[in-house]
Amino acid sequence: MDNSTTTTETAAPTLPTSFSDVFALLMTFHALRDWLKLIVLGGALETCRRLVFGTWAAFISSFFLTAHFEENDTSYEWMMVWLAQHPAWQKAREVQISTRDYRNYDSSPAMLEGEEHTDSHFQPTRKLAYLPSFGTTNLMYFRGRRMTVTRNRQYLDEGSTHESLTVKILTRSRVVLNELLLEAKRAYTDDSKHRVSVFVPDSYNNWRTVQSRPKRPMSSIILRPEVKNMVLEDAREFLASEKWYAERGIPFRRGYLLHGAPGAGKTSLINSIAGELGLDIYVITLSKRGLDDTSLNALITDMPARSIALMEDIDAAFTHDVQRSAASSDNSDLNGGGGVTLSGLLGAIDGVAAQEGRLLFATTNHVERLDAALSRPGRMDIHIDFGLATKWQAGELFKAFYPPAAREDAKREAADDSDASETDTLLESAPATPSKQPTTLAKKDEITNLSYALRPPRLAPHVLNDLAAKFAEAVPDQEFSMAALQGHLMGFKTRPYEAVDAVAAFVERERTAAKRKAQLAQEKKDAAAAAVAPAS
Ligand SMILES: Nc1ncnc2c1ncn2[C@@H]1O[C@H](COP(=O)(O)OP(=O)(O)OP(=O)(O)O)[C@@H](O)[C@H]1O
Repeated sequence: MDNSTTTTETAAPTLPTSFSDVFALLMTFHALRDWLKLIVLGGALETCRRLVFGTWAAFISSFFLTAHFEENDTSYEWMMVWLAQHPAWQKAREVQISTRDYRNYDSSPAMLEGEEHTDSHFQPTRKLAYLPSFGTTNLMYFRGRRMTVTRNRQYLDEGSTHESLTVKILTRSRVVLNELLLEAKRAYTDDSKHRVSVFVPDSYNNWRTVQSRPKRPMSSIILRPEVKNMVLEDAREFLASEKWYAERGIPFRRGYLLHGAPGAGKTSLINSIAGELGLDIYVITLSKRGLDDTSLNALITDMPARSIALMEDIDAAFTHDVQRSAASSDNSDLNGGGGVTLSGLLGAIDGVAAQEGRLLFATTNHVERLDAALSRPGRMDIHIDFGLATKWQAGELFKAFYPPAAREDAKREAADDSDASETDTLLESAPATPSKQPTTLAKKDEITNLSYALRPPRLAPHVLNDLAAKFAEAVPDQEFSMAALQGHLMGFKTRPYEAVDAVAAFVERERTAAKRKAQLAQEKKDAAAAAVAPAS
């Protein structure tokens, strides 16, 4: 017997040492193998699906033209006005209803289709506006072409939002897009024919429309005709002479400095000029928090050509005490809290980046405080001094306030009232003494306030002239602002006789108030001086 023992050696399991060993090991598990097959197959299928869909989308979009419109661009405004007028929204199933006109054109309440108005004195003309709602894609047709409109709103920091529009038109031709833009611009222009748009910078210093004001007729600005016509004609001529400027190498810009008493019509004149020349107004407040030289420069560069830059109360930001310095941080305390330096402003007005073809209007109540560099020709080419109201202005303001009605208008109104004889009496023989308001009006006044407010007397021109002369006689020359006189007349919107009657009391009251104010100012000054004296 062989004592030798036979040992059966069982190999100890060895751990896989390479990736292929691991893979081979895993492959021994059937389920895992099947899973892996599934993953590979699924991945391949998904890739194929994406490829097909991507190619399909690219194929489809090759037939479309896509245009993006961003809120801070004027083209966005064109499109929104055009869309608001488009009949497609009347049928759309998801729309944004706006009771305001898209650009705040009209402050009267909106009227629904089929709604009847109960108040015969108050006839709103504005309809409800239907706009694309946010986040939806709307289908419509432009010149027979399929078109989709998507309006998006993005929420930014500080709670502000940014809107955009994406328009896709089934065409490969740029001509169609151009036609759409032309039509939208035309809609916008027609819509704003009687309006002046006012833009201000938002918190990110991007221009935004804030208001669309009705145009103010030049005739309503009471200034010596030669002054107001000179400014208007100068601005008109400037806009028409781009070539002249280019040939002489003179920068195509014009600046106007309107200075003088507060409430004398500086801002009103600028609004009227903007309306007359069809220009938009871009308001720059130099002392605005967050505005520095760089953002001011960017704002002026971003202004469209042929527009008005309006800098009101320019003295509030800069006085001749301020040193010209490029370092805004050094100056920020001196220039009214804003970060704009005088040199920054000068650079923005006429530096390389300054916009060509723009009219700059600056207003101030203290022209003597302005740095000479700011008001020199080339920056402020025309200076206009606005004084306190002259007697002539007082009389003209009165006439503008109670315009005489044309005889035919008065007759038509009289027929409507079936009371023609009363109106005729009014026109022919209005009372000679201011204290007697015509009785027909007095009666109407008693009936309802509304009819009272809407029925100013229709005075014959010679009666109106007499009253205006009496009013002007009672107002001292160059003592009160036009705004103050207007304030007085506002208290007598439909009562010209009483307005004349009460003007003497108004003058007395204003004088007493002015005296009191001067007294208080003096007392304050004395108190300040007394406080300084012991200390020094
Ligand atoms: N010359 C004027 N003709 C007609 N209305 C005037 C005139 N001046 C002032 N007003 C009236 O007074 C009000 C204030 O006018 P406006 O704001 O234009 O004055 P301003 O000179 O710009 O004043 P401020 O310097 O205080 O800004 C307006 O409602 C305007 O209708």
